[in-house]
Amino acid sequence: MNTVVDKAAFLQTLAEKSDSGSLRGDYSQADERYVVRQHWQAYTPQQHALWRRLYQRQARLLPGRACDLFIESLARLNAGDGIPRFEQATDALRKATGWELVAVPGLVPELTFFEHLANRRFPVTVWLREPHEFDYIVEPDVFHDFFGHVPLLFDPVFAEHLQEYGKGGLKALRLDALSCLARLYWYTIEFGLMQTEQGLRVYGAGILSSGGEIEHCLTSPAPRRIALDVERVMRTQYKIDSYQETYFVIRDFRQLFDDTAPDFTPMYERIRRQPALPANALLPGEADLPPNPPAD
Ligand SMILES: C[C@H](O)[C@H](O)[C@H]1CNc2nc(N)[nH]c(=O)c2N1
Ligand SMILES: N[C@@H](Cc1ccccc1)C(=O)O
Ligand SMILES: [Fe+2]
Repeated sequence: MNTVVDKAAFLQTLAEKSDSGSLRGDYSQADERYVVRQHWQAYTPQQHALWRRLYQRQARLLPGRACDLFIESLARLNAGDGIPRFEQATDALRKATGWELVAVPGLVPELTFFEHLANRRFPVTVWLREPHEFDYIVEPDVFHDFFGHVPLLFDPVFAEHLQEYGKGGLKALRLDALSCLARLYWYTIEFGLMQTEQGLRVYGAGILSSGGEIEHCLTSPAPRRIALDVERVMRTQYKIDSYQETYFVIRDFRQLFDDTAPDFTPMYERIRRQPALPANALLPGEADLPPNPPAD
């Protein structure tokens, strides 16, 4: 069972990256079969060892910080021993929620990205960061995409929400409202928190795949923690190169699904006429939710 590959994305990347000489990995024969067969075999023992180091560091931080569903689903993926073969995860995912993984060379155009999500295909980048990038990468790599994003695709409600997000992305492109919708993705799928009986927990992939932010987002007094309000989120700017200054909090994935179900068109019209809010804004009447007690 071969992994589905976004061949167009690979060919586009090859053209761009071979020009700039910044090709990661060897895609000398830009053939789909070659890429699929090779991209896993192209990983070196050193890269598998780096994956294990990243995995073990994160896995130790999850108890008491990641939401239960993430921890349970990650265990099912059995991805601790080295960079996983995507087709094995796809087999398990397909049975659970009908999702597949698509191997991509890196960030793909928005239209491509949304089309994949709208068809229950999650794009997973094939390149792995370098050892010196252990704590910080500027673009998603296979560890961020696979470790951070794939486990929650086993949850039926989350899985349906992400497909609806993909469809919403295609609509947002037509309405020229991409920046609003990108903020929603950022503050939920990438950096979202959840309020549980045991306290705040993380479900955002950008936090779950990060060594430092997973403690900071839960216990630091610095950031704001505000109950999810979709229009408020889509007005709020975000930072891409530092810890978030605001985290938005849901009760559960059902709320995330329900709150994003209405037609966003009127919201897009209202937001277009207002200035964006800074990342650290706190509006009158908004409750800044308390952090967790420091982890022992
Ligand atoms: C706003 C837009 O949806 C977002 O930046 C997309 C663009 N392309 C991507 N491409 C990949 N492979 N992975 C991603 O997370 C994204 N994010
Ligand atoms: N309901 C949104 C689409 C969407 C669904 C789920 C998540 C994000 C966006 C719209 O009408 O545009
Ligand atoms: Fe991501």
